[in-house]
Amino acid sequence: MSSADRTYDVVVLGAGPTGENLADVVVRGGLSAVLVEEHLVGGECSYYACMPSKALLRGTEALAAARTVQGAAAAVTGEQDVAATLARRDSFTHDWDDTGQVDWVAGAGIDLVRGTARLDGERAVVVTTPDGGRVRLTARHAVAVCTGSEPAVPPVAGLDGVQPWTPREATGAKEAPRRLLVVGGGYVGCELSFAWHALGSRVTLLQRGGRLLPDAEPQAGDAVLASLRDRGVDVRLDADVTAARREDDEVVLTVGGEEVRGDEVLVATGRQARTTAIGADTVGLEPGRYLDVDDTLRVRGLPWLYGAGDVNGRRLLTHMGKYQARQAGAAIVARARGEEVSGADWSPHTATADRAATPAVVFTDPQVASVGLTSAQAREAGLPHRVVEYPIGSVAGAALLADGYEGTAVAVVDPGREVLLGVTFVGPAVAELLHAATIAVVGEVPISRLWHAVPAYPTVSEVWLRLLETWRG
Ligand SMILES: Cc1cc2nc3c(=O)[nH]c(=O)nc-3n(C[C@H](O)[C@H](O)[C@H](O)COP(=O)(O)OP(=O)(O)OC[C@H]3O[C@@H](n4cnc5c(N)ncnc54)[C@H](O)[C@@H]3O)c2cc1C
Ligand SMILES: NC(=O)c1ccc[n+]([C@@H]2O[C@H](COP(=O)([O-])OP(=O)(O)OC[C@H]3O[C@@H](n4cnc5c(N)ncnc54)[C@H](O)[C@@H]3O)[C@@H](O)[C@H]2O)c1
Repeated sequence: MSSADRTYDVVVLGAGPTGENLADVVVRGGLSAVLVEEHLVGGECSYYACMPSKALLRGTEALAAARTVQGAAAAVTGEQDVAATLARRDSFTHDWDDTGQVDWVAGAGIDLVRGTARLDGERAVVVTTPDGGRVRLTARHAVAVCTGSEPAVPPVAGLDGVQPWTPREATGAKEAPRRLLVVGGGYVGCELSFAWHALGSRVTLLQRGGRLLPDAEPQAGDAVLASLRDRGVDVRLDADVTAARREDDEVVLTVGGEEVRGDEVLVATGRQARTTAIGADTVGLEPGRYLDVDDTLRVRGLPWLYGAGDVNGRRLLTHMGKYQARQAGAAIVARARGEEVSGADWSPHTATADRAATPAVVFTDPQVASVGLTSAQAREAGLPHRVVEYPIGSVAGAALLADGYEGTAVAVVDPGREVLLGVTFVGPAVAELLHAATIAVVGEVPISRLWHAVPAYPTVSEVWLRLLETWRG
């Protein structure tokens, strides 16, 4: 049993991608920092989310790419090796061993305490260590909560009792279930339906509303729906799951009065803040809620407390958590030095891109790559805007990339300032087009200047030129 009291400049709860980066930034800024982690250093992303899910999908994507090029397709005579795909997934998660990341933390000059952290009043954190010991950590300057999110399971009668898969089981499974039911047609539901279908499962995807990926431009959900159905995935829209039970080895869901059967069910209906057991009540916060933070990621009303990454509910994406970590870390260092911190948009201390320019890629086939506002979001915000659309398959680079390439580019333009508010690409291999769009949105690059950003011929990026021509009319 260990028992100790220690003081650091900054105490960070949770060593996911956000916590690791925040600790790194403050240490580089000359402060001391300790990270507290109750499970694996590296968090959800490394072991149960981004990395394993993309490793599951990549082999299928590579095969599909070869099959769409006449001549090359003839060389693809076999099927995807499922065991090798799962083994490659395991190598990306390092067999769920975090030694490499622990070494990185030590090399970065950050202390690590293993255990479960709870806030214990102002600037104080108590850690229960795996051996049942207790470590009390006091922060001179800031406590940063980076404890992430966890699956939100809908209140469907009997669902808990069937022991549904969460994304953790669905990214870590050792074999494909014969029949997989997926509840939820957002990021996780769509990506993992593609993955497990390709690896041998018969997949039924149940989405509550009338569209897949409802937060994206409608072209995205329509294209992903068509592709899933083409492959033989049974996608049911407006599917209201009202009850669940197990019958022997089967899961039985009641959907609109009908029964749907499978061997496993993945629930992918969104996330909730991991703040239930962090001692939120000891500092006047409500447990279970996302932390309400300002643009410097500081919890409103508590000047010593920060919340970055999934835990604040602003953007549930690894790269945005890491971005918030950089901005919050810079704000913590500046405040510790007594320097002024600017809350203005695009300052070194604010996470303005959360609101104005969040990039995201859904790794389905077709991929969906987007940044900034969709047309619906611009409309809801009451912003003047014009939507410009172009079929990506019409550019030479896309036709060369894949026979019969199909895709769509959608740009949302502010007609007064003539700058881009948002861009969405839907199509094979569009993920790598995204950063150019992100730069254009963040930089508010005028359309008159974008004409000088000449895409190389013959690349898919030529779609930029076509979007400009369509805008000009
Ligand atoms: C299936 C799936 C696929 C995804 N794919 C992508 C993708 O391709 N790209 C992308 O950008 N995003 C993706 N995401 C989202 C991404 O995983 C999250 O946005 C990201 O992990 C958030 O990082 P975080 O550091 O804020 O939280 P987390 O990664 O959840 O890390 C939080 C850490 O805090 C620890 N912790 C929690 N409570 C305590 C406590 N009380 N004491 C000590 N430690 C604690 C946890 O053990 C964990 O290690 C995906 C999500 C899912 C579910
Ligand atoms: N490639 C990536 O970057 C990536 C991949 C996976 C996850 N993520 C992140 O993780 C977050 C969580 O992903 P997610 O897919 O769990 O959430 P999500 O919010 O993306 O999608 C949840 C979907 O479930 C549907 N739904 C909700 N309740 C339902 C019910 N009772 N029955 C049927 N459908 C229901 C919703 O309409 C919604 O479309 C994402 O928002 C994203 O930020 C990112």
